[in-house]
Amino acid sequence: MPTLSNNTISIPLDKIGNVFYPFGISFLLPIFVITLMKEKEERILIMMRMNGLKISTYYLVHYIHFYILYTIASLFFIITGLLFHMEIFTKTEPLVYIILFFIWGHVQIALAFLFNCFFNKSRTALIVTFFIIICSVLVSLFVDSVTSFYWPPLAFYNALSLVNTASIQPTSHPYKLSDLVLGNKVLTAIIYMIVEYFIILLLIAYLTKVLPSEYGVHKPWHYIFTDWYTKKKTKKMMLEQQKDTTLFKVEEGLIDKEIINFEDGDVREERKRVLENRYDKDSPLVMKHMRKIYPTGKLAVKNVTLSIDKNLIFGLLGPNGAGKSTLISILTGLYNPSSGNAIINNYNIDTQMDKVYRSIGVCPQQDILWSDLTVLEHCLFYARIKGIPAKKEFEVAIKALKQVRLESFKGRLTKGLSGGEKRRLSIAISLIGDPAVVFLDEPTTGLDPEVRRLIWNIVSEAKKDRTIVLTTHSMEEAEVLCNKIGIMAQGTLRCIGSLLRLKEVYGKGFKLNFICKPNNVEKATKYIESLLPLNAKKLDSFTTSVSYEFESQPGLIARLFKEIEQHKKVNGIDDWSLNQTSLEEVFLRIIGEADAEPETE
Ligand SMILES: Nc1ncnc2c1ncn2[C@@H]1O[C@H](COP(=O)(O)OP(=O)(O)OP(=O)(O)O)[C@@H](O)[C@H]1O
Repeated sequence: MPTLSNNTISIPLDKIGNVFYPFGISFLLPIFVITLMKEKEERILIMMRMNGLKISTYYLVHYIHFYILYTIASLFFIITGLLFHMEIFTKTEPLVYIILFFIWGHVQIALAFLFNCFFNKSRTALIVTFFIIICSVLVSLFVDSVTSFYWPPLAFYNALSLVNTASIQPTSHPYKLSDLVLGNKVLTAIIYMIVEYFIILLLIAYLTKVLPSEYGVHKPWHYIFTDWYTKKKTKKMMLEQQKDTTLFKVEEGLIDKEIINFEDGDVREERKRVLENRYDKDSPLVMKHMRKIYPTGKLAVKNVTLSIDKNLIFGLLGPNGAGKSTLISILTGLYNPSSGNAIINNYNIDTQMDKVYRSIGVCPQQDILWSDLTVLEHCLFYARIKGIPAKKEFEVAIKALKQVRLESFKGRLTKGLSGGEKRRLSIAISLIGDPAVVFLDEPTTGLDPEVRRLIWNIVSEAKKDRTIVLTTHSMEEAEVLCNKIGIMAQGTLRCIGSLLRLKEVYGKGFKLNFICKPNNVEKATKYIESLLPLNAKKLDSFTTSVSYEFESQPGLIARLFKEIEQHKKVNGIDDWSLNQTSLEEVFLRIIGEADAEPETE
């Protein structure tokens, strides 16, 4: 309690210490939390995972890093305390507070990982962590029962307070190691902290699996009891699928009739070719019966089977929610497939993921970069994660930068780069270590036309000796870059083939469009319809613009050009154009059909 003396309020030394020491030795906790949260928020962890960093390595490195920081801070705290003759340090036997600090360091880091499980925003996490520390310190001033030790900070703050008070009060003697015997409150607090530390670790292991996160799939809360059964069921299903390699069995048994009806002939032929092992043995990417059911019951990918050859860019197209990201997340190791398997660069994603990571490169949709690292440092970091030998790291990093024309930017911090330069750096990262398969997720979204073209050139050059899987919503980009295209809808591969093949199968030939004044529409429409084949289909009709789609006949195109050019004026046509069906129209047709189908779960 504060006491009045000489008209000033003097606060007892033990109270000052009991407030000051806990804060002093806890200030790193919010820093740990914010460090973890930032990496989660900026998706750096996902990027590192997709490049092969094991989650256990990530946690271990952070743990060691945090503990080193904590040790330095604690040493500074103790040395300052000794220099300023604070009784807790001068009178107490050093081993007592060293043991306390040693354990609190571990508990603090475990708490930081635990808090990290619950938050998605670093600001909220920071505020809540500060609030928790302040409340815990204040509560520890008034509550000192052993029951309060269930909350580890209260156990630590109370133990620290006991040691501090004992070193100051003349009625008690400063703590010695020999005082820590059973029944002693400081030892009780230490025991509580040790037990709680392990409980927190178990809780973290459980929560990281159960709580939803941006990557991976969260398991149901009861997974501890049911996981063995789910695993057994999946294994049995996979074994059955491996046995059934003929198309007949697959169609009859394992693949839903509806899925088969949903696919076109080329997709079925592709499945047959892959299942009968008739694909090119050099194909860096082969997948069989790839299927993903999320724990929510959503069937996101329904039995995709295909192989993609070397030296080409494969465009994976589809509307939002088609299952593209899910499929790519499986291939890049973020999710496990529910069934099916894939071979990347001759490595099995089920059993050889470490080698698969070294065979793939990933350029995610958003640039996931550290603003305080230079362009070169990024490449060196990912070269290290990819397991490039230390002697070759620099050479490999420079090679990747040269490929994206960023060599002269190597010393620049990424926070000073333009959007296009950041994109190129992300592509450089995906090319590090010459991966056999590179996944590019919407590489030019939001960029100006000039930079897009530069990136198209880079991507085109990069396909040499490897496969590039590109997802994009830009049909222009797909037309320019992709040698082969697969369109997904509702989790199924709907069609597959070269651009020409898709236009041949799904394009309805040609599109004619004319523009005229509103009072000429009737006359112009009559005239144009007299020239087109009878089965021409009117697509749009606005006040001043009308368009038709029709299949060509021998000599028709040349005849149309000659006829319309000569007589357009007298028929009231101001302007007109004739185009071949675009990929966009093919896409819309396929997606239109797909959306009309009932969704199968
Ligand atoms: N973690 C998840 N848990 C449950 N359902 C999910 C999860 N992730 C995706 N889905 C669902 O799976 C389906 C396929 O989603 P996915 O993200 O793979 O589609 P997409 O084709 O990549 O779409 P976009 O082009 O918008 O990225 C969607 O219906 C989506 O809501």
